[in-house]
Amino acid sequence: MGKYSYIKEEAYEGNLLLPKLNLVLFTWGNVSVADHKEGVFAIKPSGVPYDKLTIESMVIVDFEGEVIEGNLRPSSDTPTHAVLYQHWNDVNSIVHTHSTYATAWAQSQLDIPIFGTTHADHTTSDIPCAPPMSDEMIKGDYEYQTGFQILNILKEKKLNHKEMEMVLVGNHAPFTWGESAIKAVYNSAVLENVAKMAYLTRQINPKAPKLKDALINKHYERKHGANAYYGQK
Ligand SMILES: O=C(CO)[C@@H](O)[C@@H](O)COP(=O)(O)O
Repeated sequence: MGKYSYIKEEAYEGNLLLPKLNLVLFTWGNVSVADHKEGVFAIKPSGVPYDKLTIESMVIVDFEGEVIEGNLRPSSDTPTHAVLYQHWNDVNSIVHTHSTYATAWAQSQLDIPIFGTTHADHTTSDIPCAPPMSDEMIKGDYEYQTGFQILNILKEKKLNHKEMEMVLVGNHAPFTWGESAIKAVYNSAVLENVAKMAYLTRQINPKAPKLKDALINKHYERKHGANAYYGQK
């Protein structure tokens, strides 16, 4: 099945999880998996429905977005994935969806406020929304610029991509990442649920306060801290 079958398989399995978890409709998303030593990643072919995907149909591209192996055109978002892999050698998988609630926050051009412990179990900050792209960016290499929008908003908010594994792109939709396809897809599912809860919180109480620092730290640390005690040893 070719030199890169291990990343093709992981990318294929990751893509199939998107419709299973109700994170996409039709062809509205993509998962990629990278091998940094080889300088390549496997990504979904563009516009192919999830039930028509096969392991062999995954496209192998390099970190410049050039096709190395595969007969189909890679995802239209390939340059965004490529920019992120170029900058983050400790990220092995990237996911893009148009999941409803996360996309609604992105379209509203708002960060998702940290309202509750579900959010704090995963990250200690509001989930950032990058500003919409300028006309120049849209006319130029739009999908590459989307990658830079993600990098820039993390820098602006002083967030490290290991502590914040999800970003909304204003006017567009969410991107998440992780050390594996399972983790990156998990992050997309967490983001969608946190986005839904935040939306409903605002509906019920437009003045709902954000979570206080003590509770943010408590919940984050008990799952991820040096003395974490959530779950089993
Ligand atoms: O953002 C969009 C469309 O607006 C794309 O990410 C989405 O449709 C998925 O495209 P691909 O099938 O991966 O090319």
